[in-house]
Amino acid sequence: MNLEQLIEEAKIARDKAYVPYSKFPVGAALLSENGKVYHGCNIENAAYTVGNCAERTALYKAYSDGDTKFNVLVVTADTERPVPPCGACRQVISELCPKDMKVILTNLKGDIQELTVEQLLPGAFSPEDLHAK
Ligand SMILES: O=c1ccn([C@H]2C[C@H](O)[C@@H](CO)O2)c(=O)[nH]1
Ligand SMILES: [Zn+2]
Repeated sequence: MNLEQLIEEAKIARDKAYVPYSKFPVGAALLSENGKVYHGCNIENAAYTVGNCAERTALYKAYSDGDTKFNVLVVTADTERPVPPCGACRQVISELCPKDMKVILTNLKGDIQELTVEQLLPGAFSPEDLHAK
């Protein structure tokens, strides 16, 4: 699975978004170490605050299937710049993914920004800060 393919997977995931309120569909594709690709889309709710972002949907799907080792995460939306994940997703990504894992932000125009998890949320609050592992 190359990057071009993974970006296509994120676009396919985006087509599944449930976004009656924002009308802003986002797609994610998470490649696990074993080669499996998990799709994520944003899923909103009439009780607005319980909506879930595409990135966290993909991560939670993988994790709940017992797949917890990831190689790369791609996110896409119809934005001017490569879509920037929200703060909540940055926090979750930083805990569930390796610090040096690549996060590829894209948009439908084909702009690409490649970051590491560490760059996405430098100095993230972490399990070590709780004295737990
Ligand atoms: O990286 C992002 C940014 C936003 N959203 C969602 C949350 C909400 O459903 C909609 C508008 O913020 O887009 C994502 O899924 N991922
Ligand atoms: Zn988010």
